[in-house]
Parts: sequence; C-alpha cells; structure tokens
Amino acid sequence: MRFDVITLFPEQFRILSREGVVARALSRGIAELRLWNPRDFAPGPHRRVDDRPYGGGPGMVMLFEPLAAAIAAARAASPKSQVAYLSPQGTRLDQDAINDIAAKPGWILLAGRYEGIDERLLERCIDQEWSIGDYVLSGGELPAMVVMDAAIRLLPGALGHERSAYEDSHMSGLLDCPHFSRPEEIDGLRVPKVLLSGDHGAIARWRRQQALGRTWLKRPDLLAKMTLDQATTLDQATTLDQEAR
Ligand SMILES: CC(C)(C)c1cccc(C(=O)NCC2(NC(=O)c3cccc4nocc34)CCCCC2)c1
Repeated sequence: MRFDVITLFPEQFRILSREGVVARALSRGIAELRLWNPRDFAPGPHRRVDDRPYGGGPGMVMLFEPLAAAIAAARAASPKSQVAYLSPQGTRLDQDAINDIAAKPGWILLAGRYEGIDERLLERCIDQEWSIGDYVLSGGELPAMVVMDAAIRLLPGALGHERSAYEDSHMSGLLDCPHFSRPEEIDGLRVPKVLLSGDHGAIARWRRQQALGRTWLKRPDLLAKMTLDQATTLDQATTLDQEAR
C-alpha cells in the first residue's frame, strides 16, 4: 500500500520511519511513503505557498496552484491512488472507515496548515475529506499519521505473529479487558484470581465478560454499533457467561 503525503512539514513524518509497526512495514515494503512539499511546486523567486484571504480576516490560506501541482505530481506517481484531504469538515473516521481505506492500493493525503486550503481545490482536485475528531489542531499532519498508523497495521504481515492476539480483542468492536502483569500484588492491589488459575476457558470467559461490561458502562454506543455477526458473538459470550454462573 502506498501513501503519498502532501505537506509543508515533511520532516514531521520521519517519526513513522524510525520505529514501530509502521516503520517495520515501510522497511519490509508492505507499505510505501512518499512526501511531496508544495513549496517545491510554488512558482517564482519567492515560492509562495500561502497568501492573505480574500474578504480579509486573520491568518493565511494555502494557495491553489502549488497544491494542485503537487497533487498532479503525486497522481502521476501513484495513478491508482485517490486524494483525501484531512480536515475538520471531513467524514469522521472510525474502524470501519479505516478498514475500507486499508483495502485500497494507495492514498494521496493532503495535510492543511494556516487557516486551510483554497476551496477550489475541493472542487477540482480532492476526492474525499476525512476528520479524526472534533478539536482544533495546528495542521493535518498528525491526522495523516493517525490514518497511516491505523491502516498500515491492518495490512497482511504488518503485525507479524501477534496479530491473531489483536484480532479477537481489538477487532471485536468491544473495549479491551483489564490487563495485569508482575508483581501479583501492588500496595494491597491484587491480580484477579481467575487470571492466576491457568483455567484458559475461565480466563477467556472472564476477559470477554470484562470487555462486555466495560463497553456497556463506558461506551454503550460501540455496543449499539455492533454488526449482526458480532452481536451473535455477543450472544455466545452471554450464554458462556450464564453457563459460568
Ligand atoms: C469544530 C472543530 C473541529 C473544533 C474545528 C473548527 C474549525 C477549525 C478547526 C481546526 O482545527 N482547524 C485547523 C486545521 N485542522 C485540521 O486540519 C483538523 C482538525 C481536527 C481534526 C482533523 N482531522 O483531519 C484534519 C483535522 C489545521 C490547519 C489547517 C486548517 C484545519 C477545528
């Protein structure tokens, strides 16, 4: 899977190629990352990438021409990729959206800065608009990295052997169960006995029950969102739970 990122701050993306799942996927060729700086496509001696907004007001707007040229160059290099602008106006991303994103051959991600981009880019050059959440950010670079992290970890071979472990927990649509490790007791706080029992059936039941309970209490909206098949699993878990009592 190929990511072409259009950004005024390409240096920020070094973090992805240094360590972790994304770095490993990049070094293994499971994913590719290419950075495009609009400043390299800005004409004239001053190579302007931003200018004052028509109609006045504070701040600057990213100019159409350098961004359109950078997008065209990225499209030429990655003809199968669609263009997505990371923006507060975008469709809110969730795991279902990430699954769809990871199923495509590649994406050209545009990260905004200043007050945003010239609106005509949305008309002429951008296919999709995505948001990672409702809070004010300084740029679209971190959202772009969030999308890349979430999508790349889904690619075959990205997670290696531990993927199956994630599969049934993270992909169940439920919150995680509580996690414990050494020592058994900290300041009077002990590890739940079932986790020390070695009874893997009971441990699996307890974990499922805890995940269900926490999701019910903290994020009932996730439960409501579960698809039919997950709901079936939910029934199975509940049955298991009833048997256990
Ligand atoms: C009502 C709300 C959401 C608080 C809001 C309302 C108005 C402006 C912003 C805002 O943050 N403007 C700055 C800006 N943000 C983003 O790019 C951005 C923000 C949040 C999630 C994102 N996902 O992708 C990109 C995202 C970066 C600089 C270029 C202009 C966009 C926010």
